[in-house]
Amino acid sequence: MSPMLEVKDLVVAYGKIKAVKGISFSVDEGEVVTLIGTNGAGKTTTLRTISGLLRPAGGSIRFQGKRIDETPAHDIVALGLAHSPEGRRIFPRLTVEQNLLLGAFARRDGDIRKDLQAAYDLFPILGERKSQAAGTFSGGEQQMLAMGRAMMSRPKLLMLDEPSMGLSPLMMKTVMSTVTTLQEQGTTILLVEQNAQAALKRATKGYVLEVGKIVLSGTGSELLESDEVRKAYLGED
Ligand SMILES: Nc1ncnc2c1ncn2[C@@H]1O[C@H](COP(=O)(O)OP(=O)(O)OP(=O)(O)O)[C@@H](O)[C@H]1O
Repeated sequence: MSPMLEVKDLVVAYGKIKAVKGISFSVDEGEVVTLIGTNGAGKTTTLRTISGLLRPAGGSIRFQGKRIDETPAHDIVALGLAHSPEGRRIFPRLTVEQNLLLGAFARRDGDIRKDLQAAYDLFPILGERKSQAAGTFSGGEQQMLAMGRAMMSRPKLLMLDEPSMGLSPLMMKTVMSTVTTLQEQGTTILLVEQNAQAALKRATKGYVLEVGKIVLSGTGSELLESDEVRKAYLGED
């Protein structure tokens, strides 16, 4: 069976600067795959390119066997690939519920109420405050909203860009345990994280990016045990 997502020799440039320099990786159905790496390694650029917000300068991206590197972003969502971006990017003046409904824009079926309820079950605070302006939410609450909104498109593959960024340890635990819940519910996940420990603990597979290149890969536990990862990403001496 071919992977759900297959990225081959991907190159992405901002003008003359190559941010991603020929990376290849894959995500199989049911996996949680993580991309870890230091600031500026190219993780966000990679996710933005997969979701069609940036065009690659080289290489290919296949989703369920179909090339998507020239597909418009809204069609990519409709294929079942959702992106919860870095820094949340919710719509601050809209209510929580309006933000969630926007996540379902590409849906053709009429079953959206059920998914709203599923988002409220996953994150009760969203249901309790569904009429509140989203911009008044705390960072962690906005992160939950961004994840809930991405789930509203009923994605087969959910890409999460640094879901734990700026969160308190308790909030981070909640958000990261949701990653496991979503996987258990059948969503395949591509997770970008600065918090390598939390990400690798949950990952079936991980890739380490350094200045636009993959320098190491393995199962989550292999990478957690690797000396290189422990020194460079887990802050151990
Ligand atoms: N719009 C842009 N124009 C020019 N250069 C950019 C742009 N966006 C990102 N870059 C550069 O591309 C490189 C990769 O950035 P990217 O945001 O993908 O890294 P990252 O691994 O996600 O980092 P972080 O963990 O800090 O978010 C960096 O050197 C960054 O400065």
